[in-house]
Amino acid sequence: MTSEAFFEHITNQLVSESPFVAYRKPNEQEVKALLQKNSNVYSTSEFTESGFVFAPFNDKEKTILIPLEQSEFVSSAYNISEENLKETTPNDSSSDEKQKHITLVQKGIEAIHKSNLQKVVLSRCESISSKQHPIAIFKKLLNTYHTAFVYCWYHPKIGLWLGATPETLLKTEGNRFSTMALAGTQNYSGTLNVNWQSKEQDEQQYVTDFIVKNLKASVDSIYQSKPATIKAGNLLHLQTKITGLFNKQSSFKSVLKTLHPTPAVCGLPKEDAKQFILQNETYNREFYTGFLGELNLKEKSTRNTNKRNVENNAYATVKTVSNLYVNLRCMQLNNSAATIYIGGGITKDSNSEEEWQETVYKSLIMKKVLQ
Ligand SMILES: C=C(O[C@@H]1C=C(C(=O)O)C=C[C@H]1O)C(=O)O
Repeated sequence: MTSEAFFEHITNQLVSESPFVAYRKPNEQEVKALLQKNSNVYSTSEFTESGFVFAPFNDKEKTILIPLEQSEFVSSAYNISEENLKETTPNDSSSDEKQKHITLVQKGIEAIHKSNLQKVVLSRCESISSKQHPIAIFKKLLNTYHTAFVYCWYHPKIGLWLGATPETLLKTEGNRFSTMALAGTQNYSGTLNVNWQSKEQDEQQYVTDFIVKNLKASVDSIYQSKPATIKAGNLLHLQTKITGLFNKQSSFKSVLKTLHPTPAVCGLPKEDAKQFILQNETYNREFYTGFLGELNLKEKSTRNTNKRNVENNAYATVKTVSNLYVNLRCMQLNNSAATIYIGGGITKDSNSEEEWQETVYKSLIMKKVLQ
């Protein structure tokens, strides 16, 4: 379908208060959408269905599903248009907000010194007034963040969320999987050739070690790359790619339970960090730092590059694929305000003022498309 028809479909869905998700995967040209044909709230706990999942941070709460079989699937090529958005500059006006976050971070550092806690990811939310149409914001996200997973998710009984996340939770194709450990943040200033302090190297290594160690029981093989610097909007992060093959005994549900929430968005030990977050952050993260994406979709495999086989469709195989991302760099829209969510990893070496600044820089990713 044409791009105009695509955006008309999702706009109509929003106007008629019907659930949908529209998204574009990192570095892809195609925008896709699942338009639910009723307004039921479907959820999944087994992760065996096909569709699009939207999971909260707290896994005691429901994971919402837009089921493929209850939806119309539409897609279109999307040509990026130049946005010429102004670089947003941080404003330090909200001193109450700042003091509150600094107090929270200091409490986190203290808990790390006094207990078993090694790392905890602490976050806050910020409300920004915005009169823009949600679909206009979605287009700005598509135009601005090509390497991110960009989405607009809506359910009349749950809410309207948009985001552009740099973090993959889990990609699977048959028994092949890939994931990543993403942590450590600094501002991009024109080069990827930067130094990382030991605080950042350590907190990123915790994430890699956690993923590799906890996936061991579910894999036949696992490989990790060297940490590399990647750019996400105005920020740089340290990233390790982790790939491998799941074994026959593994189940998607148990792998997700193992991975989510990773120490990139929660902390270590996982349960202690989660309890600290739930007890000390003074707001509900809801779907921020949860995960979202395609679940068990059927795709024709194009892996075989042997020409004769490609020409002969009898050799084409259909694989089950899932593409899940961590819900970071996101916002929730209601009426005339956007709530944006931002956080960062705290370790024994954290400095509370610098951690505040990190959330300020992270907030610019969403603020840029809200101006
Ligand atoms: C929690 C966030 O980001 C996470 C925390 C990071 C860090 O502490 O350096 C970096 C990337 C993400 O894994 C966020 O963007 O809100």
